[in-house]
Amino acid sequence: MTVPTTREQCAALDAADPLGPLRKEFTLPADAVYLDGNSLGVLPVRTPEVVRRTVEEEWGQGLITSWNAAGWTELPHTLGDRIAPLVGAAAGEVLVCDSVSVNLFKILTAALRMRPGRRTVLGERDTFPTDLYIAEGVTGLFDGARSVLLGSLDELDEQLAGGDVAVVLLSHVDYRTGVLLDMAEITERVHRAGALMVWDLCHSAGALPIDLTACQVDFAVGCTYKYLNAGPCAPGFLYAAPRHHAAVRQPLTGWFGHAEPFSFKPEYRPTEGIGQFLTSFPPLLALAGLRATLEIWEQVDLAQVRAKSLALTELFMGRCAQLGLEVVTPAEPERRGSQVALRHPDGFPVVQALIERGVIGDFRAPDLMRFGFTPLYTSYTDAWDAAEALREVLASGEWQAERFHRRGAVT
Ligand SMILES: Cc1ncc(COP(=O)(O)O)c(C=O)c1O
Ligand SMILES: Nc1c(O)cccc1C(=O)C[C@H](N)C(=O)O
Repeated sequence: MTVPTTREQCAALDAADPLGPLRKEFTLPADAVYLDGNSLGVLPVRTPEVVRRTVEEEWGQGLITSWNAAGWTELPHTLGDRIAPLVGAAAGEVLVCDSVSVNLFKILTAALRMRPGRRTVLGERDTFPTDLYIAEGVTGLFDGARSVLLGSLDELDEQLAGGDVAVVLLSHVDYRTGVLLDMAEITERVHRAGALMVWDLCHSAGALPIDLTACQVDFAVGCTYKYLNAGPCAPGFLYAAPRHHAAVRQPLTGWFGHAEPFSFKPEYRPTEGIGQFLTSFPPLLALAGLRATLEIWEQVDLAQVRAKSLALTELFMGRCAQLGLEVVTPAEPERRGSQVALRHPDGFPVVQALIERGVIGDFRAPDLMRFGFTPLYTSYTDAWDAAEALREVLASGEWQAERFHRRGAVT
């Protein structure tokens, strides 16, 4: 697709966009361009009704009978099965539960147990910090274990050659720069060295096609509140390759991972399959948001999502480069996720000034302005208008106003 050079051309692309009709499925903020769906996705129009039904009918009327009658008991599995096609997995391989951090704790601990002769967890220094904090917490529980942080992936082979790496944990798309890693190639390299591979899919699930099966990935985690639009703090998901189901043992052995939770036996006996990763039951009302949004995802062709995502990011990056901004996100499509990072020493106040103009992105320290492109509801004219607003903010110098320098607890 040739990159549009006028707003009219963007409007023409919107009119012809095969994903265009899905935009009406979402409640978008009035008079704003929302480019932060890579942090918190928007509200699907159908979600309030699904939440209402869950609260008033299933809880209010059905009460405890809803565990069986409304299928509550099976939700971590049935919702996992519905996420599976989005990540290239089969039914029975994905489970919805807990947060990404907690799921990582379970998986990294299980992975270290699966490689008893090896004690190193390898990650990248610039990964989203909770992943590193969890790796540190996990290695602290094993004698002689340590987490080693790569300054760059160029150091991966050297570390693997040492023969002590039990597990490698990487983000498929970097939360700051938007760099997309080659899942197949890296997983193969890690396997050749005898280690296990865990991918964090937070910034790729729902943003691009993923094929965990073809890449022979061992384990993966992801969240549902970004591109998948399940709602603030909605539960995460985890994937475990079926070849590991028999041997794997996760440490948070709560009653819902038991083979017979309602037998109330004093000894723990894990259920078979992916269900053994359950600890307790995920917050039922938060699952309602996921139930609702997955109805939309079932209509989506991820190849169309990827094509539009690349076109939107290319358009926005090109316009921003013309403003003289440093574009940190790679130009090569195969190395780019669905977000754009721009470096600016005063990125924080610039983003606040943009937000006041109705373009909502965010800032990640030390100097990156970050804009997420979510093809189900971001249009070509949105991308065009956002770049125009950025041009005006920079040209006017309005970002220098004192009010744009005040920071809240959450950025
Ligand atoms: C890459 C990545 N991993 C993990 C998390 C944390 O997830 P959770 O809050 O569900 O533990 C986030 C963002 O919240 C993230 O961007
Ligand atoms: N999960 C978040 C939250 O509860 C509050 C604020 C931000 C978040 C995020 O998801 C941040 C996100 N992982 C990031 O890429 O920066």
